[in-house]
Amino acid sequence: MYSRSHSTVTRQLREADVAVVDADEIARAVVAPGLPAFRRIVAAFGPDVLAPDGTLDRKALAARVFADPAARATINKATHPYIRLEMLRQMLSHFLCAKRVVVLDTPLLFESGIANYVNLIVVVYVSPPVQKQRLIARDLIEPLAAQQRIDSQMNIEKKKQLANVVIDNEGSLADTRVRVDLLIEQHLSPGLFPTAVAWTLLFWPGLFAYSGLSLFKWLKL
Ligand SMILES: CC(C)(COP(=O)(O)OP(=O)(O)OC[C@H]1O[C@@H](n2cnc3c(N)ncnc32)[C@H](O)[C@@H]1O)[C@@H](O)C(=O)NCCC(=O)NCCS
Ligand SMILES: Nc1ncnc2c1ncn2[C@@H]1O[C@H](COP(=O)(O)OP(=O)(O)OP(=O)(O)O)[C@@H](O)[C@H]1O
Repeated sequence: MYSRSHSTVTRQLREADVAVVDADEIARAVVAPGLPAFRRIVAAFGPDVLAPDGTLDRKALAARVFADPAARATINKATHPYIRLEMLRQMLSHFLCAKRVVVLDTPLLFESGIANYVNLIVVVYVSPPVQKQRLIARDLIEPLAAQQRIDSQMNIEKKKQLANVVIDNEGSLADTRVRVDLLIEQHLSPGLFPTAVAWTLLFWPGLFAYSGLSLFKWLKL
């Protein structure tokens, strides 16, 4: 979701040593020149979406993707399989590092169906007018472009209804920080490490899956 300050929340979680898998970060990494998602995007959108240095011209791509649902479906198809694989790989990596709680920071949690596989859904909430105003101020874009970006995702009020925990970010960043501290204390504390038996049962399949996905990534399939 745009401009709810999830980046700020993610930073705070990482500072508190909570394992975070950041979908936006991964989405940027999987479209590096030469990678399969990059090739698919160029094949679908043509060379107009390339910057002079051969990387994606994200601004040009954003202008097309957020104005047109068909173009958005195309970029989703080109990138989402690779984003999901890398998210899975990172989750397994955290798991193998004995992290019991992993936070998936993804703007498309409900739209992509990932919500069905998580234990707790946290939504960082700001009302639509505040969201739009912050987006315009941060990205220096026109109100129409800001609205198109917001409309490309599920309505925030609906997301709020579907959440188990809502972090209200209408107030100051300091207020939000306090709410995130509470979230960590109440829901994200590592707790007890799994028993040795559980760990043995879980470790080997996890290691095999992680190795397979790493090989997949390494071979750039
Ligand atoms: C269209 C692109 C090039 C625009 O890049 P830009 O640097 O301007 O934005 P950035 O990647 O930082 O995304 C900012 C926000 O846009 C929203 N957003 C991005 N892609 C999408 C999408 N396909 N559908 C809905 N919202 C999206 C998210 O809220 C995200 O947090 C880029 O967002 C992209 O490659 N999107 C497709 C991959 C994707 O779905 N990413 C979302 C996370 S999985
Ligand atoms: N509580 C707040 N008070 C004032 N400004 C805020 C607050 N929270 C976020 N902002 C501002 O809103 C903008 C969006 O925040 P941020 O970039 O962290 O959001 P984001 O959810 O990561 O956005 P996006 O998904 O669009 O990348 C930033 O300019 C940030 O400084």
